[in-house]
Amino acid sequence: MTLPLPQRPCPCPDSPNPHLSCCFLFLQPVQVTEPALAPSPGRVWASGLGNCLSPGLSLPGCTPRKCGRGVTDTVITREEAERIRSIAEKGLSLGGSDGGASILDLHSGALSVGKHFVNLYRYFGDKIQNIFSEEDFQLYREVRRKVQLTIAEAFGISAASLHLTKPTFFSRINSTEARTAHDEYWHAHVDKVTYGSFDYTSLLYLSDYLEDFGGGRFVFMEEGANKTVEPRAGRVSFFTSGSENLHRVEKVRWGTRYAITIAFSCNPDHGIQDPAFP
Ligand SMILES: O=C(O)CCC(=O)C(=O)O
Ligand SMILES: [Fe+2]
Repeated sequence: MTLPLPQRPCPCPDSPNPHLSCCFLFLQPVQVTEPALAPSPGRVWASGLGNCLSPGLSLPGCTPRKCGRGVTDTVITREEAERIRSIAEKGLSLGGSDGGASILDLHSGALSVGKHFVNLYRYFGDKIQNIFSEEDFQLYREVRRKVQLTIAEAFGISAASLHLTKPTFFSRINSTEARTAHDEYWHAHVDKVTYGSFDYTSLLYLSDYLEDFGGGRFVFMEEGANKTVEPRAGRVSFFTSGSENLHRVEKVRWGTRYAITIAFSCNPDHGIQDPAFP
């Protein structure tokens, strides 16, 4: 099935900003395998629904033409995704949650260990320089830069108005049963609510659905018409972080799923520096 091109303007009835409209926006037609959305290589797909009134989005240069979503397979190469996945593997091999979901945040140093988190930089001290390299951090920066430009272009905003925000983290999910609330990644949520500073969320997938793991698809929840993104190495999914993009992740049934979350705030006060080689 092929989704149609943009249909109609659909202004948010209660929007304080007349430039924001909130219906589906398909930048390009894209093949859809039901119930999953699987963009063909080279395609950017975007849609948006509902309310997109996060106050952050009204900051200068940061107001999207439409609130919405995009998925692209052409911004990050598979080779880059494999290299960045090896950073995640190295870091997460130092710890790992007892439950199914582990995170590594290169900015804050947070690493899941058992039922808790440690600060990687404090815990491992100088030894960390034998684990990560300057190139690893360069790669993160390059990926962040490309994703930032992609979001700016897709939403018609200025790349300079986007500020990397925290948390920015790798996730590794397997089918081990949850031990603490931190392992319960599958709950439906709105990123703006969960993370506060997020205005634009991106997810770069680092492994392949059905090759490396089963379950673990990303689901945008819409009344009567959920939209599903199948992770695959190098695929970038990005979206405005408000309630227009309520979502959840299916439970991983087998294998291991890697991803990295890179999010942006329109508010410079919520900006952080790129993670840096310690
Ligand atoms: O890993 C994913 O696909 C999504 C994770 C997520 O929704 C989040 O970290 O807020
Ligand atoms: Fe999320």
